[in-house]
Amino acid sequence: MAQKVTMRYLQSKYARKEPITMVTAYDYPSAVHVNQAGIDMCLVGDSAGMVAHGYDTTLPVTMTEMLSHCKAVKRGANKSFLVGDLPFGSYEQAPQQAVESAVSLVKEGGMDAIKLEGGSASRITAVKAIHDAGIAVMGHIGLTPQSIGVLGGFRPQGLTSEDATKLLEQALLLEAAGCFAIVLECVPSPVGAAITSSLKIPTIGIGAGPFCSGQVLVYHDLLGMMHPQHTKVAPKFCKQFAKVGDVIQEGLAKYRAEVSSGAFPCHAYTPYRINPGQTDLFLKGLESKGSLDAAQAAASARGWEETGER
Ligand SMILES: Nc1nc(=O)c2c([nH]1)NC[C@@H]1CN(c3ccc(C(=O)N[C@@H](CCC(=O)O)C(=O)O)cc3)CN21
Ligand SMILES: CC(C)C(=O)C(=O)O
Ligand SMILES: [Mg+2]
Repeated sequence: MAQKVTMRYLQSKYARKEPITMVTAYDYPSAVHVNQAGIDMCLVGDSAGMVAHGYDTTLPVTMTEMLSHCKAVKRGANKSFLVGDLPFGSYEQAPQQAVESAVSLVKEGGMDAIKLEGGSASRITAVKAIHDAGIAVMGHIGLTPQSIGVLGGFRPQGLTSEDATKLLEQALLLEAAGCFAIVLECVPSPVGAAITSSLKIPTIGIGAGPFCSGQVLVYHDLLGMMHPQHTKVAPKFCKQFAKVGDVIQEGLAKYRAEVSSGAFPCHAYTPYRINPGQTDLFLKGLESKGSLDAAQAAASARGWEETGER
């Protein structure tokens, strides 16, 4: 993938039944990596609240925080198709509020599309209004973490025939309202398969089995960048494709040990030299001011520069 991923590229991948790849990113370096890896879509998820800010849920995340994450990701990714999550509280009140928030993520945040959670009547209205405003919308049903208050926790969804049927109906309504794709989170694979088979737009699964049109995972989960806060909500569907957390911990331990022992910084990492002839002047200046300890320290550092002995 050498060029910017467009809506048409995503549609052609879907038409050829090639799985679409999506990963979250919240900052510049993660966006650079996701982009460089040739991931089709990059989601600036409100999971940032939990993964990057350490909250227990996604509920405290604000538009201001989302915009900051979106702008950083935009600067790092010039190829991946960028989707920004509308955070809790930014779209539920009225279609106008939803459009305003969506416009802001596109206009200020530089997103190619936005995503919002849910499939109830008011969400369908919001999707229509945002789509009418000319903004591509991704739906998100199943486990919708912003409704943890009514779901009663981060629980899988669509476990009964009735619930699964409701999810399928919501998916069809979201498609009819103009969504270009729908995230299916934490549903059994037959539910993912049935919804995917019923739609003319791609489904992007997370804990929804292999029969979706694509897959999304949280960056830190798939790279194994776990920390205590994070481990509390490490879902079962998260395969660790690397152990980056171990590498980070090892690097920090080595740094700590070398600074503590004085091994760092050695000559190679002490690059700056006083201009020729200026060291003597400096030392004399210190001595003439009576700063004998400082002069002694500087002279001994010069000795270290020349001999490596300290
Ligand atoms: N790091 C991270 N990864 C995610 O995938 C993710 C977030 N954060 N934050 C926002 C939502 C929340 N998600 C979650 C969070 C927890 C579970 C979880 O603990 N699931 C349990 C089942 C819990 C139950 O049955 O009560 C599991 O075993 O998978 C699932 C999805 C997915 N999203
Ligand atoms: C888990 C994905 C789908 C998401 O909405 C997020 O990262 O916020
Ligand atoms: Mg989200």
